[in-house]
Amino acid sequence: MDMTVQKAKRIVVKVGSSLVTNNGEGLDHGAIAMWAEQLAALLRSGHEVLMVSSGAIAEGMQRLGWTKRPQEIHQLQAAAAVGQMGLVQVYESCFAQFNLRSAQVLLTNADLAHPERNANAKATLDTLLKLGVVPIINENDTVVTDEIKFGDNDSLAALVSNLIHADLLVILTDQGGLFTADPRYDSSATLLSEVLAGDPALEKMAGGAGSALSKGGMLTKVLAAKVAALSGTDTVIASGREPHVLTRLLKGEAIGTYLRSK
Ligand SMILES: Nc1ncnc2c1ncn2[C@@H]1O[C@H](COP(=O)(O)OP(=O)(O)O)[C@@H](O)[C@H]1O
Ligand SMILES: N[C@@H](CCC(=O)OP(=O)(O)O)C(=O)O
Repeated sequence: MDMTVQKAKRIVVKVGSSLVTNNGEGLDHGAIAMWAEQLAALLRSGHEVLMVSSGAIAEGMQRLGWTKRPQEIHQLQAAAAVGQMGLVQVYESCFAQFNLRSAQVLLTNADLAHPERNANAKATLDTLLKLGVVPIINENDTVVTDEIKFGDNDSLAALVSNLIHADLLVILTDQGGLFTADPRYDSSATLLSEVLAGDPALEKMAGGAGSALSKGGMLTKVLAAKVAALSGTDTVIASGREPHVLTRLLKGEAIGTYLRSK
């Protein structure tokens, strides 16, 4: 993998619904604790880390006893509001185990498009990072509709990367990276190890979401890497289930797909 991954100081780590939840059985506390342990190690070695975490709707559905994802936007918004409570509780307790301080930040694309709100969000995140606190960011689902329909914390993670000029965006998901086709349906698909973010050929390879709880699939990740590249942010798409994935990546190990910004 390119040396620039190792040199990354400011890192945004995005974890998707399919990873944060345990096959419809609620939040995966063990996985969240594993990432917390790795983040603590990265902070100790001088990195600054922000997390963008999905999972509010999935956790809310669980808490409300809903087995099927509702169609109505206001029901999804209600589920997100219920589930966000559980999501931050688990992050807070797992992070505290490793003496990490965390902060909840809820944002929308529209906030980041508004100059004054954008400046406020940037100042808050910069301050949290200077304090050694890990911001845990999610979409403010109560006030958005399109993002819920298309499921797009991948795009939010890219916009946050632009906002704080991250060196690296790591998108953790339930597959090993970007394959030449969706590996769920095409057994001949092969993993791409390094590509140029924004290469239009990638969009043709990327398919839809992997579980009933998540939205967006690989296409939103490929598009997020293209947006992240606008601020010179490189992206890695990798499996969040790979042991020590974050610490190994930052030591320069080639894991997943590296989408270089230039
Ligand atoms: N070309 C591809 N390479 C890898 N995964 C793909 C590809 N096309 C579609 N997918 C699917 O995208 C899913 C990941 O997206 P998604 O389910 O939205 O996850 P997340 O919740 O992590 O955002 C994978 O489970 C995979 O089946
Ligand atoms: N804000 C939503 C995010 C939905 C979303 O983007 O999910 P995913 O495609 O799994 O990252 C939630 O927390 O459920």
